[in-house]
Amino acid sequence: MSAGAGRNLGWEDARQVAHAAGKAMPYQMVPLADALGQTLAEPVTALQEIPHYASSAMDGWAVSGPPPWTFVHPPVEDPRRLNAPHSDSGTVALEPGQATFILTGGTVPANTTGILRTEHGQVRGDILNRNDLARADEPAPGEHIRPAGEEAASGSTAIPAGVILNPAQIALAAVCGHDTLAVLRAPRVSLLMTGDEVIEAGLPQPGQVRDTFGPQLPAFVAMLGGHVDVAGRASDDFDDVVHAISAEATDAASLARASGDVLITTGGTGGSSADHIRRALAALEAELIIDGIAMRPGHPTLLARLPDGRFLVGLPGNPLAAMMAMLTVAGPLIAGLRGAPLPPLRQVLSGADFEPLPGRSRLVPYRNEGGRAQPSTHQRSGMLRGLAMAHGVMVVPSAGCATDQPMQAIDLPWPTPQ
Ligand SMILES: Nc1nc2c(c(=O)[nH]1)N[C@H]1C(S)=C(S)[C@@H](COP(=O)(O)OP(=O)(O)OC[C@H]3O[C@@H](n4cnc5c(N)ncnc54)[C@H](O)[C@@H]3O)O[C@H]1N2
Ligand code: MOO
Repeated sequence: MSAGAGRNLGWEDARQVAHAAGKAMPYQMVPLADALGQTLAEPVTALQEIPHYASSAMDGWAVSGPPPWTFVHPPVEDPRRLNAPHSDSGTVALEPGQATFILTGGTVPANTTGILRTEHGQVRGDILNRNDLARADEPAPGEHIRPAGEEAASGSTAIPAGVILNPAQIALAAVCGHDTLAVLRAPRVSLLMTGDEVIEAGLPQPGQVRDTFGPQLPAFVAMLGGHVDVAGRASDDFDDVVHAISAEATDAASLARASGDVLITTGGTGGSSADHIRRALAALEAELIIDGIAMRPGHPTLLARLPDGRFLVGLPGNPLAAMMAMLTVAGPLIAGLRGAPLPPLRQVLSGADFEPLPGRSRLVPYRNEGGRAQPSTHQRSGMLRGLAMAHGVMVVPSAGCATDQPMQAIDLPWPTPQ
């Protein structure tokens, strides 16, 4: 283990170091339907002009010049009752004084000056005229025609690389003619939970605790942009912990762990004889990138690179401390690995005075009340009620702050409660 690297880093430095450590991974091609939420690795260009042909924006008639109009196709009283392909309407070029039926999306014939919508025309015999609802100049030149290339020229960039794809962008990529997109795959994360006192169901006895990580960390990781492949436990036995971290491929779980990008461990970051993570990292000659963070809660948080290239994020066992470590280290690391920027911070006005806390930033769950960030109650390291109802986490520097002073704050990656 490299000595002294990133020991007791400042909170902001820890975020940046974790983000910079995560170099973007190689990209892969995925079908459009699988690209949602992934980072776009290459710009999406229009493979032809968008729209790729001039079409009608209304059901009605394509007309040339002023009325009356005669038909180049057999007349139909109500074009909306037609059941013809969209390409039919564009097959015969119009002369001035001619018209043809057209549906929304139908091809516009050559020499069309505008589209007269169904509601504004009437057919008598084989003559089309405006009706009483139409304006005297209807259709104006180009009215209800969607020209080819109106939205994008062929070859132009429609979506820049680096965005996290949303439904509208997937739809646009389809319109641009793409079947697959180049995306950076979600980093593959494994979870390794320690603590012999941890039980997974029911009411714990004194000396036992209910597992707060197993039921939510996979979803939390997903909200940060990663994907949990395997979640397992190691006993509070040094050899067991070393074996699980080194992930020698002896069974399916260790094989899956070994092929991941990030291993998140919970608990065991401290110095007691039951806390094995640091000593296991030393035994495995891992490179320690962050060795403790000057924050409360969560100061024992670790980030290391294992000899096989995987990252290890060591979360403290205390539940709130672990959640703060997820936001400070796991979030930025996963963002870096998926080619996304460091998650932005917001500014809030502190709703309380904070005394100085030498050498430590305080991460304080808060609720928005009256335009201020009001510190939540119940926010000791082992408590969860404060974070459970929080709107965000305010970062109070070691110097403390006064009410109404602007503070940086972390947005929570989940929809926040009312
Ligand atoms: N002498 C010192 N003691 C401690 C220090 C210190 O600096 N000197 N730091 C404290 C702080 S701060 C933290 S945080 C913890 C770090 O503890 P570990 O990462 O070693 O975690 P554990 O000892 O395994 O557990 C701590 C606490 O969390 C509970 N825990 C563990 N896993 C779970 C789980 N899955 N669900 C719910 N709760 C869990 C565990 O039972 C302990 O109560 O060390 C302090 N001590
Ligand atoms: O900082 Mo510990 O990480 O307070 O619970």
